[in-house]
Amino acid sequence: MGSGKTTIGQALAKELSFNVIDTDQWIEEQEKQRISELFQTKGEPYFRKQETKALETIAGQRLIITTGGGIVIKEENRQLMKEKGNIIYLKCDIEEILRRLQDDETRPLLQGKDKAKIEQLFLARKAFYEDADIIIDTTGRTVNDIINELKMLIVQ
Ligand SMILES: Nc1ncnc2c1ncn2[C@@H]1O[C@H](COP(=O)(O)OP(=O)(O)OP(=O)(O)O)[C@@H](O)[C@H]1O
Ligand SMILES: O=C(O)C1=C[C@@H](O)[C@@H](O)[C@H](O)C1
Ligand SMILES: [Mg+2]
Repeated sequence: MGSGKTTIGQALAKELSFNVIDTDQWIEEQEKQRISELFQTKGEPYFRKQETKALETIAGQRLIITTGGGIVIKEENRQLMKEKGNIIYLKCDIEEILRRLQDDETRPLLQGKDKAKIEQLFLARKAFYEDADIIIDTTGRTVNDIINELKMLIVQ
């Protein structure tokens, strides 16, 4: 969460003239609810199922998909991403993530959590993130700088 997937995906798609779809936004449109509300009304397991549905439905050519930070939790999602695309892990130090998201109330799994709890969440997912095809550290870097690196790595 907060590593910049949505931000970078939007900017990169514009640069490369790719379409971009964000799974969080796709789910919000399908469900006509904000993610934070959806967690309250239908719960996290329901949200995770919708992430699978998003991957099954939207993957295609010349498309950037930006996901939620927890999409890797489900084995099925990891498989789908591997089968259908090239996976880029945008990595970021916890301190910077906390700074970026300090006033943000849209991520239910961060609400009321301290640094140790967020670190725990990250550690439980770390191995899945690191299984990506490309890993880019975004800590202390501008969006432009990250996009320029990604542009060189993406085969068009
Ligand atoms: N390289 C960067 N430097 C500084 N701030 C950034 C950078 N990338 C993103 N941000 C800021 O961090 C916040 C979170 O970014 P963003 O929503 O793109 O993260 P995300 O990875 O999509 O998170 P989530 O997993 O919750 O969807 C935003 O306010 C965004 O403007
Ligand atoms: O890391 C996570 O589990 C999440 C990240 C967000 O993008 C949203 O998908 C949701 O808030 C859950
Ligand atoms: Mg996002």
